[in-house]
Amino acid sequence: MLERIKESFKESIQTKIDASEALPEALEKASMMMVSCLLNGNKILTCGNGGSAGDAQHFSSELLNRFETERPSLPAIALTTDSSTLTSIANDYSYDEVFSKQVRALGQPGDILLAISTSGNSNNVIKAMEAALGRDMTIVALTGKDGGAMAGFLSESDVEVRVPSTRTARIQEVHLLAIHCMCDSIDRTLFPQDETQ
Ligand SMILES: O=C(CO)[C@@H](O)[C@H](O)[C@H](O)[C@H](O)COP(=O)(O)O
Ligand SMILES: [Zn+2]
Repeated sequence: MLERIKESFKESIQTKIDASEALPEALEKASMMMVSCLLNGNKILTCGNGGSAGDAQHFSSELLNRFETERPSLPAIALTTDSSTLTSIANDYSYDEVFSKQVRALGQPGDILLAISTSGNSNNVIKAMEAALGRDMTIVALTGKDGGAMAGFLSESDVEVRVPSTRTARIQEVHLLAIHCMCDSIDRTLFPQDETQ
């Protein structure tokens, strides 16, 4: 098992090396979209399933609380946390609707949906994207593999950050780094500090 553990570390490192070539431009575009959104008084809604639900909550908490520097709270809402809302929508309608119904209630024109899915094929995330487009929102998609069906819902005004891997765990490990890169870019742009920090 020791060799398998070492192999996981090597595979994760290589995936990050590959991603460091493929993703910076998309991450810069996503970050600047988020900066504009926040400067306009809009907010960021986030969603995903399983480990990606954790990532959705990780991102929203770092905006609402803070990332690494002292700065005002920033508006973000994870659509993955309200168990009463999630269970009632799943029970009364369908699990496919658990995020989209919330987007239709909370989303405003100019808001951003951060849609997270390693396969790009989770139906409830896809339906959330459809609902976001219907609310005149823009989309930042964190995906992997071949981007799945999500890739087909994105226009020029949206951005997809697609991790170059087919393994869910490795994709998620890069999604977390992507989230931290976006938080850093947002903070450095909205609240410039001297570069020594
Ligand atoms: O975290 C893991 C695997 O590492 C799982 O919980 C994973 O998030 C779940 O299988 C999700 O349902 C996968 O959904 P998605 O990433 O394909 O949208
Ligand atoms: Zn996981």
